[in-house]
Amino acid sequence: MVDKALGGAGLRGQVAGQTALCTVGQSGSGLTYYGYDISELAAVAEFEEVAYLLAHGELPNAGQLAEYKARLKQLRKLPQALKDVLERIPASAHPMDVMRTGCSMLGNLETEADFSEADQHIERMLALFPAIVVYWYRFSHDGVRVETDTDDDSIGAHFLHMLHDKKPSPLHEKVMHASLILYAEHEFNASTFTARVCASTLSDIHSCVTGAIGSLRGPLHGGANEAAMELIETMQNPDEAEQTLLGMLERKEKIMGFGHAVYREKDPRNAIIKEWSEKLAAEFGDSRLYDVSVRCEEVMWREKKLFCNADFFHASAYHFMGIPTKLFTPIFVMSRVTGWTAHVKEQRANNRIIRPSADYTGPAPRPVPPIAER
Ligand SMILES: CC(=O)SCCNC(=O)CCNC(=O)[C@H](O)C(C)(C)COP(=O)(O)OP(=O)(O)OC[C@H]1O[C@@H](n2cnc3c(N)ncnc32)[C@H](O)[C@@H]1OP(=O)(O)O
Ligand SMILES: O=C([O-])CC(=O)C(=O)O
Repeated sequence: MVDKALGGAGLRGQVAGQTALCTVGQSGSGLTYYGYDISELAAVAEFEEVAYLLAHGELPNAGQLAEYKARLKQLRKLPQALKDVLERIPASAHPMDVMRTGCSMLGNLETEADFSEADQHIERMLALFPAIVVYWYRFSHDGVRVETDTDDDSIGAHFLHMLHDKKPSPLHEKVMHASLILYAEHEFNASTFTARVCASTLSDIHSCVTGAIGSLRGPLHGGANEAAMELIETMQNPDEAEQTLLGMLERKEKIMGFGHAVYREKDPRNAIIKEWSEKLAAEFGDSRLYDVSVRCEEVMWREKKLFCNADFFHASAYHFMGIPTKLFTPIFVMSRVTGWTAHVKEQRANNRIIRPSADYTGPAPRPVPPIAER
């Protein structure tokens, strides 16, 4: 059924399948993973607990979590052939393209020969994605072949450690847990739907994830966190932010990090990452980016009833942790790979090839004219 208020374009409001993984905006604003509220998960859980939940349908107990984390730690070493490929990608490349190539190359080296192997490939991607992007980044930007085999307890700490050559503070590790939890899963968003369409052809897991990375890259989806950063860093103070936004709205420009295809009043992830951004701003000694971001939020709501989505305050939060802007969306990949792959398994378990129809708008049937008469 097409939701008339939302309109049919972009399949908006149309049910395109079933999922047990996640609800988005069912009570107008909420988000749950396997029935657990995102706010509760982000407050009390580690990202690895959520990754396990999405992979197995239940939260791990202490023993299961310890085993899972130990397994992931052992999978952090990059194969030499993948390092060789990463070293050939220029510094000017976009890190999302590096992720896409890295995932695809991994699929050549460690191909999923049978769907029964899915879990082992999923764990490998989860363990290896931080290494893929940071190895390339440090090699192409700093000339350093970074050691990816760290003993960090979590994926977030592992990423920051490789990036900064030192273990992160407990605050930064905690923020990474929260951020990765918030980004992990979101029902039939564009990148997940890409993965499911690919899975529905009975393709391999690396193809599904490679395609999903390409969909996430765009500024209307995951790329919005980078675009938001590029916007707020031009603003010197809240008043300037207000003037800039009013001008953009007047010119009918899109403001990245605002609005959502499903939520109507708020994105429940925003309040959580906003709070962490405020804490990080205090630690960083920032008196500009956080205040500018808050003013943007006020102006957009006042003028257009548009609210910050998950991406907007992620921009300042990541910036305060010393993460280069172009690595923002790859962090989304490191997290969302859990949701994508859970959907791939769900699709495979009850599959029919996804093949919708189109309303034809082209010319009426006509004969092919001889080439000399065209
Ligand atoms: C983690 C994520 O992927 S969250 C999404 C990240 N993406 C962004 O932040 C990009 C900016 N936002 C957008 O482009 C959109 O809000 C989307 C892509 C997220 C959702 O798109 P839609 O479902 O088509 O939006 P929706 O139907 O609510 O749009 C309603 C109106 O608000 C406008 N609008 C929506 N978002 C914005 C925005 N960020 N800035 C300015 N205007 C906007 C639309 O242009 C539309 O106007 P119109 O009716 O005159 O054409
Ligand atoms: O659901 C969507 O359309 C986009 C989104 O917020 C996400 O993928 O996290």
